[in-house]
Amino acid sequence: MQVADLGDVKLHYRLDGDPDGAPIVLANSLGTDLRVWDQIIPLLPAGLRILRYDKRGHGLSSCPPAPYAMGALVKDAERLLDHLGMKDVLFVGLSIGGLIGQGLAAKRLDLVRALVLSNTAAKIGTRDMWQARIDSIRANGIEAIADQVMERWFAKPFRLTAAMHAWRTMMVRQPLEGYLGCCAAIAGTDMITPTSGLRLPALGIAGSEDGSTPPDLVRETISLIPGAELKLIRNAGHIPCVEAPEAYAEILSEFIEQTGHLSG
Ligand SMILES: O=C(O)CC1=CCC(=O)O1
Repeated sequence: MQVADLGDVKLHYRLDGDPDGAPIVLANSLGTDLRVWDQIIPLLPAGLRILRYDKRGHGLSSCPPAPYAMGALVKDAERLLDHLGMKDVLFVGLSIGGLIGQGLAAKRLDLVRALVLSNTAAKIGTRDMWQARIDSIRANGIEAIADQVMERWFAKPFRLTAAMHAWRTMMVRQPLEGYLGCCAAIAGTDMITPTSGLRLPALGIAGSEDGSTPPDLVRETISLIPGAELKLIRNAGHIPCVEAPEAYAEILSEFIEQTGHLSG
């Protein structure tokens, strides 16, 4: 078990791959822990040092009381990279992980060499929408919204599989304060201005059936960064690394190749 003690928060993380390899960071979404990346890790090229971590309030990381600010989530990522001596990383951010990636690149370009914005945007939803979700969970619990969330996370065929149950269970078992804390962070975040200023190799990934960050929304954000391209994964929802791991890993591998990340 690998845990970084960052003072006010302890973050659970995992390192895979080559300890001397080119650094890549995988930052996951709201209501998930680092297991969402399990299926793509073996499909990525050799020669990578792969870091994934549970953001605060999720998985096995510590869980301060809600609400959280996006600045705290960005600072956690920054401190974790500094703690592990990682810089010039290729940062892959899924959904809220993508907001963290945009914030980190805007704040510490020395840490981020290239950015993959997967199923995310510069602004996700509205403040009212997130407040309604927080109020509903406080009133009725997280289980009451789980089926709706699964409709946004996964396309219909995947929702009929037994595996979907495990991902649903992962979501409802996240610490409540952590889930609500991150909802509040997303509610208060608008990265349009900082992301418009980013100049680095960037790639967008969207799922055709994504009900949380539909392809047009991802495209709008990607178009803020000159030269960035969007790849669409058909028949996949908000978490394509789970639903379409082969397609997802292929897109990431192509981007790794294109950016020359493995050759330093
Ligand atoms: O729960 C959802 O609707 C999906 C989601 C939005 C932000 C995030 O990280 O996941």
